[in-house]
Amino acid sequence: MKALLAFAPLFLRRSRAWLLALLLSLITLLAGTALLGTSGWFITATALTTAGLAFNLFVPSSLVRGFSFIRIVARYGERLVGHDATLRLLSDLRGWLFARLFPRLPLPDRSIRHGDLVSRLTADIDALDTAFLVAIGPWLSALLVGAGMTALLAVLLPGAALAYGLAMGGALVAVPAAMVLCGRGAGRASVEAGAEMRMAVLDGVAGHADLVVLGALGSAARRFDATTAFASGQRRRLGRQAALGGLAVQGLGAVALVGTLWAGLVAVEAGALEGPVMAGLLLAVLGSFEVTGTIVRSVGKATAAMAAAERLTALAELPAPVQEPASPQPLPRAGAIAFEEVTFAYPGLPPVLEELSLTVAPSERVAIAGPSGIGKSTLLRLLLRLADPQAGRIGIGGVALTALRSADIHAHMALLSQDSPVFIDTIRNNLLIGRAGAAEDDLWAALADAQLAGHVASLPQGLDTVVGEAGRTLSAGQARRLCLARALLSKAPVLLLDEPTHALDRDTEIAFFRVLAAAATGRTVIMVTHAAIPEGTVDRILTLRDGKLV
Ligand SMILES: Nc1ncnc2c1ncn2[C@@H]1O[C@H](COP(=O)(O)OP(=O)(O)OP(=O)(O)O)[C@@H](O)[C@H]1O
Repeated sequence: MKALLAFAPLFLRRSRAWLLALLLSLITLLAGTALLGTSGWFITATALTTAGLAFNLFVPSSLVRGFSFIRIVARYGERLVGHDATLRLLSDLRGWLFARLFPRLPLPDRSIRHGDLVSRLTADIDALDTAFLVAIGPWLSALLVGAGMTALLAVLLPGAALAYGLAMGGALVAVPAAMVLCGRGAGRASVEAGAEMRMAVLDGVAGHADLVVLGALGSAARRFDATTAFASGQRRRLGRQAALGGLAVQGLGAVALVGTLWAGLVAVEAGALEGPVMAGLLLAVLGSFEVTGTIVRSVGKATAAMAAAERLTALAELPAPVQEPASPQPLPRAGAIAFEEVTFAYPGLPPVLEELSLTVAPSERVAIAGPSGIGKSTLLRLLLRLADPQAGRIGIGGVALTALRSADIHAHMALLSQDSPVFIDTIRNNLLIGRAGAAEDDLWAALADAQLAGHVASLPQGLDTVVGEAGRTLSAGQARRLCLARALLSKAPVLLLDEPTHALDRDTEIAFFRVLAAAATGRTVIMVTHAAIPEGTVDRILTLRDGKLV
């Protein structure tokens, strides 16, 4: 509940729309209740008229038509306003989440898996954005209609008001509260089970080929079955609770009806109430209880919204990997990159880098070699300020990274990382990520530098070929070269290359190293690689060993 309240400002931003939706929903319910009440009164009075009493037909028949019309128009308006506000809230929620997520990227290592993240960004947001439309709005209007009907009964049939008020209160407050209390655990487990299912599907799809080849498809399927069985179990639990809640609400409706009938008959007997009015009140009571029909669904939705709110706030409150400076300094365009006695360890692990020092002059090309797992990529991560060292200082042109805006640091360096992705888009758009608005000639030049121009030219749609999942498939080497072209296209004065020739055959690798020197002229290059580097490609080759460069 506390987590849900954290989203109150976002809901309140659309408060006028919600109030209008609430008002229209109230008019719909009141018109529906009044329609039933008037019809009951009208039908009974007409029957009695045939028994010899005088009756004006015109007023009730126009009331019936009037209420029907009002109900239809108000319902339409409520849907229009409510859905419009919900869609706007959806966009506000996404904006809120992404604004909090981006400064926290990369997310603390292995804290959240992809499937879970997808779940939070989609299903949890959906659960929250319809909370007003499906849960809060109907509940509030039902509460207001219940209060109004109790007041009407207190005036016309005081004997029934108490029974009705208690039954309505029970249906709108006690039953939902009991359902929330009992269903909280199952609701949370069901949301988490949904996320587990998504993770199992994504893992299965991503690793399908390996699972087949390793003969592990059966165990993956069993794990998926277990996840789905758990999710269905939780949903069944919630379903049972909803059915019991529905039964309780129906029972309370019957209590209110019988109470009103009882008090009505006594009042008619005593001559305190006319028969047609009693019939009208009975039907109005029935009509007003119709609104409680949505309550059970609303409770389910509210429980899901609470669980979703908890998961989203947990995501939004993850610690940021680095703190942005309060008053950032401008980034010097030129100037040496300097690591000064830098020590860095991943949480709970021994240091990867220990008192490491390195100075790279502007336009210098440095390669860093070393065995797998020694800390080469970590060094690049620190330079991009994706994490801060525990000791020592990293700076550009004499200014510490901690005094620079992360966005400025990232604009200063282009990265080709070990797992740079090919986006599901055209080759052109994949390249333009490196430099928005780059001219066609520059795109081809970057492709040529990455040894990919020939392949792209041979494709019928050239630069406009869609690549990536569901598009044209590139070989691992071609995909790598596309990412490389993207990095080369960037105008960043510093190029960081992490295993740039990974997945290239030796001939292409040698060709790549040859063009790198030319393509990177005037830029600083720091390249991490296992490959044997041909003479003349870089100015210096250093080796990372025991946390230091030698
Ligand atoms: N996010 C992380 N959390 C904890 N430990 C990590 C993390 N990333 C890397 N490590 C560990 O830190 C060490 C250095 O990793 P790093 O990726 O920097 O090595 P590398 O030299 O680039 O290896 P490779 O050449 O295989 O890419 C490794 O032992 C690795 O297991």
